[in-house]
Amino acid sequence: LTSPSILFQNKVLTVDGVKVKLQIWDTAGQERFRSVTHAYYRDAHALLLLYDVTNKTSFDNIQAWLTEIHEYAQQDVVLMLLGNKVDSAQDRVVKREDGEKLAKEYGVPFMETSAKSGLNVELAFTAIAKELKHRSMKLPNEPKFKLHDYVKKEVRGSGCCRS
Ligand SMILES: Nc1nc2c(ncn2[C@@H]2O[C@H](COP(=O)(O)OP(=O)(O)OP(=O)(O)O)[C@@H](O)[C@H]2O)c(=O)[nH]1
Repeated sequence: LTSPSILFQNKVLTVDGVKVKLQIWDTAGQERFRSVTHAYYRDAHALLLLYDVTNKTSFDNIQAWLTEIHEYAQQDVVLMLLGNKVDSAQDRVVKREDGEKLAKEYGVPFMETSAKSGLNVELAFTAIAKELKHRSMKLPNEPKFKLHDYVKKEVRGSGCCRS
């Protein structure tokens, strides 16, 4: 596990008064580290699948990743599909609708993000943290947290005319 392409970072979020520590691994999607990345999905509680809205190939690769995940990840892994770089409006080649459609097909929550402007970045991590917190606490009287609904309600649009 000495690959320089797999980075990790800890992030502590307080959600609903509870501290949730996320250990975030960035596998960079590199084929040559497949055998290593399999080990990561196997133990992961959540997986964020990112494509780049300015790069069609990255979007086309998502299906293959979803197949991989189906094979190697835990059955109840929390998944989210993210279309990143929406600040690069001029270079966009993947429409928001394409991302939405793919996400719907696989039943995973979807949002567009920008690591540059920060659009929806905190939301993605907060949504994951909330879901994991609810799962781990399993309070019988608390209504079930609905990740899809939460994302839909909180997500911000990238365009001029959508909020
Ligand atoms: N405009 C813009 N650029 C971004 C955004 N996110 C990442 N980038 C840029 O895209 C390039 C690639 O970013 P990385 O984070 O290295 O992406 P990656 O997919 O992990 O790349 P590898 O680790 O090489 O596989 C860098 O130059 C980033 O600054 C974004 O939201 N908007």
